[in-house]
Amino acid sequence: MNQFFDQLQEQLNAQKPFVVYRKPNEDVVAAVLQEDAVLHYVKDYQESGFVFAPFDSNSASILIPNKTIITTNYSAEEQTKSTADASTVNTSIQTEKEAHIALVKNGVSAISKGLLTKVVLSRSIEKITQKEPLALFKELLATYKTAFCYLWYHPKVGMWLGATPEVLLKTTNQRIETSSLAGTQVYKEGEEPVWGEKEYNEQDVVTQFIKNELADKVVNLKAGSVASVRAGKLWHLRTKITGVMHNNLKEILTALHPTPATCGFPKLAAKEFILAHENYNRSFYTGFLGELNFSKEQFRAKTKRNIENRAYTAITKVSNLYVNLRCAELTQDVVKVYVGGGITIGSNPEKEWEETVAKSGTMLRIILK
Ligand SMILES: C=C(O[C@H]1C=CC=C(C(=O)O)[C@@H]1O)C(=O)O
Repeated sequence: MNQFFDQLQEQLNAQKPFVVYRKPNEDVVAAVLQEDAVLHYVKDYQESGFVFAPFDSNSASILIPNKTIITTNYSAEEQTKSTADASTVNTSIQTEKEAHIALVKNGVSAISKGLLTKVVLSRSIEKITQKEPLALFKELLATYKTAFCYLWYHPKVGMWLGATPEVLLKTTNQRIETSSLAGTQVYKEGEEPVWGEKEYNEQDVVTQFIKNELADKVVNLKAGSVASVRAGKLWHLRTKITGVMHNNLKEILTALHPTPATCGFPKLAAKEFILAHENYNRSFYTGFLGELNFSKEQFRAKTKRNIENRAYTAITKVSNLYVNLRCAELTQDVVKVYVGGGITIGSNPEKEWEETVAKSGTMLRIILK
């Protein structure tokens, strides 16, 4: 494992692009390395590589082609787990709070005028840290086993770090899986979450949006039941949605991104509201990232039907894309953590502020530890 991280450190020292990541509940940590500093863009989503897409789909998505992939096995038990608590993190600076509450009130007012049903409003928090990026990434691995943990670097773009709980889209050949994740509560030891109408509504907007958007692009579209899922010290509501796509990946992604889990509903009105009122650039926060069109060899045992073939290996094309949440942008000494929450007619501005504080704990308890 040390050799693996030494290689990444060398890549970083040489200012060459790379991404290192671990999928939820897996032990394999993979890295995609680029030999030069060329900035590659995704053109039609037929490419293979690691995609890093911004919130604003009018801006280009970046690709690290998957020519060189290295892996290691990582066990969280090998690392000392973080014991720092979210409550030790003090982000409640009065001016930040007032600004966020004003933004939320503005959102609720637009909703009450009937301009929108839901809008996701966010902010950023800046902290100073001397911690090394790879050390931060290793701490994420040890702390958030069920998240998609990553560290992404391109010398012409910057460096991002995150531990996201949200799947945007998984594909295996034509089969797809997506999810609607929304509604937040703070996790309390030994207690199951009890959800209110506001959270169920906020999450249902996402489920209905996904079902409508995919209705003419996917066959056998099925939505499971709503379940509570844990993400570190938070709970969310989630519905898994599956089907078989008959359109291409680009059309599916264009239809989905950004979902009302990160933007709002209706999509265009919510996006316009965000761009006009948030007063900062989300950049890659609430964009998406992950493996695009990776080839996976699948071993198939012989069956009665193909008895003459013996065992054979089939090549499957897979994509594993996650929404870029619970993330931070790293510059020289400053870490910028991004957080937001879904605003509906039932939103209480003070509680929405507290929700962003709780969500910021995912990254801040690693950064400030
Ligand atoms: C926009 C964020 O979370 C989304 C995902 C889960 C729950 C959410 C919520 O309860 O508002 C948000 O929709 C964020 O973490 O910055």
